[in-house]
Amino acid sequence: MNDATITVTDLRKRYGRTLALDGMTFAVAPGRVTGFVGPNGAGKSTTLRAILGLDTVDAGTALIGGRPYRSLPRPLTHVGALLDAGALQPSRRARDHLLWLAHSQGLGARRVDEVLALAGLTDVARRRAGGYSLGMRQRLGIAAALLGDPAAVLLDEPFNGLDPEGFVWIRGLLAQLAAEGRAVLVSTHLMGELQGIAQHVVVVGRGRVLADAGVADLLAAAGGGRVLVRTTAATDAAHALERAGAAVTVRDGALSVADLAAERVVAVLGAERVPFSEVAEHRATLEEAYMALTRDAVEYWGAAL
Ligand SMILES: Nc1ncnc2c1ncn2[C@@H]1O[C@H](COP(=O)(O)OP(=O)(O)OP(=O)(O)O)[C@@H](O)[C@H]1O
Repeated sequence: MNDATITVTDLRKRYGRTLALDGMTFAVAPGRVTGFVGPNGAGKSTTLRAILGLDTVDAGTALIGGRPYRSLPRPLTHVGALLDAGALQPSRRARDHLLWLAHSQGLGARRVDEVLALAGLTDVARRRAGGYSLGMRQRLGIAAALLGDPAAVLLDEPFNGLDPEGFVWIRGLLAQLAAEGRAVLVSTHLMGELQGIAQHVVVVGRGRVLADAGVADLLAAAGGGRVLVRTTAATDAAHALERAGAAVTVRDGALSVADLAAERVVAVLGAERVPFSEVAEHRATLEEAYMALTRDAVEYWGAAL
């Protein structure tokens, strides 16, 4: 397989008075799914378009396997992308759409039928794209992205319009693409979905990277090492834990304990004979971690805030 690593270095781009990219720098490594997240207007689409040579930038480089997109021979065999699933010729049949793309890259009809099967579209392949549902268009866009068996895959909001079966399908597909050693970049606003799929995440805001970290590390840091305690004897528990050096607050009817490891919490409550029904390390969600990271980088606040 071709070299899959995507390297974005110090990208800068201005649209009139809007600074869309302000030193955007990160890499997408092969063999894992990397989430690409950030508030509206953070510069995600502009970055994806720069990687794909669809937009020129004022400064910086975006390379796929060390080369700019425009210098790649048969680019779909290096990088596949889903940017806008709506961008289809409505009168064209889905299979013909893929055949046309395949021919432009020197690929044959057999590969077209392979990706149609991969996307679960074999039975509807001869229907016109204009009659496709959003979820079917999404699957067709993903089939197109995979046509050239590319080492790098960029997907912008791939979950759009998918039904529950579609979600299960795409989870499996993304895991498989990463396991095959491809570099997979997924841009989305669905943090809950991403948490189960991505091993790494690049969080951006106002045209630059706010965090570039493993999902597990990000969640551990956002959890703040707090321990949750459920007990019918909250006052006794709080006193016992504070005597042991913890800082205790009550949150949602449970105790939230800082500065004391979960094992120590169990030991202290046991020694003091304080009953409890649950002691658990607080696990932050990706959404919580994301909200904390992007708080200052949101371009548009809702009216309620
Ligand atoms: N063609 C354009 N002309 C003018 N401004 C643009 C253009 N494309 C993007 N911008 C501006 O550049 C900034 C970054 O936009 P971009 O679409 O890259 O953000 P995004 O992170 O993809 O947002 P979203 O989550 O809403 O898709 C925004 O302020 C946007 O308004």
